[in-house]
Order: sequence, then structure tokens, then C-alpha cells
Amino acid sequence: MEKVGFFGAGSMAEALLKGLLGAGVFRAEDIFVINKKNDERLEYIKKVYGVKVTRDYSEIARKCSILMLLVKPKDVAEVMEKIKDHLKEGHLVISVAAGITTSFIEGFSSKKLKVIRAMPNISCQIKESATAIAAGCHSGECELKKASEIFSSVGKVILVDEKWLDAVTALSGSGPAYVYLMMEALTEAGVRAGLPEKVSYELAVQTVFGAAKMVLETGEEPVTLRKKVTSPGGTTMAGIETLEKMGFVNAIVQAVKSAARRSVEMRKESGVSGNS
Ligand SMILES: NC(=O)C1=CN([C@@H]2O[C@H](COP(=O)(O)OP(=O)(O)OC[C@H]3O[C@@H](n4cnc5c(N)ncnc54)[C@H](OP(=O)(O)O)[C@@H]3O)[C@@H](O)[C@H]2O)C=CC1
Ligand SMILES: O=C(O)[C@@H]1CCC=N1
Repeated sequence: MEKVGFFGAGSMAEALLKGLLGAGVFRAEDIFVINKKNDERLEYIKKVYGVKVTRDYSEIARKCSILMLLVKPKDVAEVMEKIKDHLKEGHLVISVAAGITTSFIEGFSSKKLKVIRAMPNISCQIKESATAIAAGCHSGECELKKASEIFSSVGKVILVDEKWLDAVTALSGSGPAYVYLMMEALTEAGVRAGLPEKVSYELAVQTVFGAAKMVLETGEEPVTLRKKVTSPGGTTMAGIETLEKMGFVNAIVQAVKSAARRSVEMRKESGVSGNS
């Protein structure tokens, strides 16, 4: 079985660990995890998931054929500097860092480094991620298949052109947070309408879950289902009209635009030149 190295032991690394181990894609003993300085966190990861932990970058590069960059965009260069002399053409580097291009990563090695850029989301923890993947210029079918296998084990995978990844990041990478905010807003709204907080919270969360499941299980589009809920002259119509008046759709459109812009900014702040 192939060995995989995790550079980073934060939220994304843990979400992926849970998903990959749960799905049996890798054995715990074939996963190596490194972080920068948080000893407590590394100890926790080792204890809870039974994976190997180290502070030796070259050990990971030597032992693992798949190297996953699970660090913040600004820290990608530091990791690449530390592993660049140990990289071989046989390595597959998979980065989830928002805004960081495959060409930036490829640029750290004189070899034809195989790089895949992926944008999963936090739901990989429960195997429900929406992940988009794009290939770097030395990656082909084989690397895409491998990355696809990894991310399929934690949800749905869509293959995209790399130029779309800022938009993908803004939509589905950040997207769970927008939906959580919607749940918070519904809960708050219920409380303001007189419900006890616990009742409001339970209704809000189940409503969001049920609505998503309806779309997936019936195959009907959201617009069709929305019309089915909206009786003429009824309560939903009153609610939707207020959302429209308050610019709900535009607020979402602007949120995704801002997030995509931030992806571009983070690329620049991380020292990456060029687009997407
Ligand atoms: N969170 C999310 O929902 C999503 C995140 N992403 C992407 O995933 C990446 C990681 O995000 P997230 O997990 O939230 O971030 P966290 O801040 O939770 O984790 C970052 C990790 O990187 C480690 N790290 C920093 N520098 C180094 C280094 N030089 N060598 C080794 N490890 C290092 C940190 O170690 P230490 O604590 O010791 O400093 C920490 O374990 C980001 O690039 C983000 O864009 C993508 C999709 C969704
Ligand atoms: O907020 C961020 O920058 C990361 C990327 C997508 C989700 N979280």
C-alpha cells in the first residue's frame, strides 16, 4: 500500500484523516503527519488516529509517495523549501491550499513534479465533501485517478480546469460556512419569533438537512422544489418576498465574489505570480 505524508495537522488534516481512515483508503500506519510547532496537537493526532508523527521533513519525503499540502497558503513555500531536495518525479504532491497554483508548487523542483490542486471542504470529515480537482502540467490521467480515489472516499469529486479553482474555493470550499450562517440566522429568527432556542435550533438544522436531501434524492431542482413549498398567497411567499426585497440572492453572489477575490489576494500574498 502507498504511504501518504500530511504536511499540516489542522482542521483540514483532521477532517481528511477521519474520512480516509473511515473509508479504509490508507492504513493508519501508512500515514505520516508533520506540523510546525504545536506538539500537543501532533500528540493528539497520533493518539486519536494511530498515525505516525514526525518533525523530519525528509523522512516523509523519503517514505511517502503521496505528499499532501494541508497548510495555510502562506506556509506552502516554507514546506516546499524544506522538501524540495528530496522530491522525485515519482512523487505526487496534492495541495488543498486556497489560491496556490500548481505551477507555483512545480517551480520548487527542477524535476517534472506531478502536482494536483484540490479544493475539498470541511464535510470530508463525514464523507460528504464537494471536492474539485485540477491537474498540474506534469500530471495526467494516472495522477487525477489517484487524487480522485482519495477524495472520492470523502465525498463527491469533480474534475475542473485549474482556472476555475478560485471560484470553486469561494463556492464549495467556503460554502459550508455560508450554510452554517444560514442555520444560525434561522435559529436566531425562530428565537425572535418566540421559540425556545433549543427548539428553534433543532428545527433549523433539520430543515437545512432535509432540504438538501430532497434535492439529492428526488432529483428535482431547487427552483422546482421551492415553487412546491410556496403556496400562492401563503406564508412562504411572504417570507421569500422579504428575502428578495432584502437582496438575499445578491448577498450570496457578492459573498462568493468576495471569497474568490480573497483567493486571488492570498495567492499574491503567498508570493505566487500569475493567474489561477
Ligand atoms: N478549513 C477548511 O474548511 C478548508 C481549508 N482548506 C485549505 O486547507 C489548508 C489548511 O487549512 P486548515 O486546516 O483550516 O488550517 P489550520 O490552521 O487548521 O492548520 C494548518 C496546519 O499547518 C501547519 N503548518 C504551518 N506551517 C507548517 C510548516 N512549515 N510545516 C508543517 N506544518 C505547518 C500548522 O502547524 P502548527 O499548528 O504547528 O503551526 C497546522 O497544523 C489551507 O491552505 C486552506 O486554504 C481547503 C478547503 C477547506
Ligand atoms: O477560509 C479559507 O481560506 C479556507 C479555504 C476554503 C475554506 N476555508
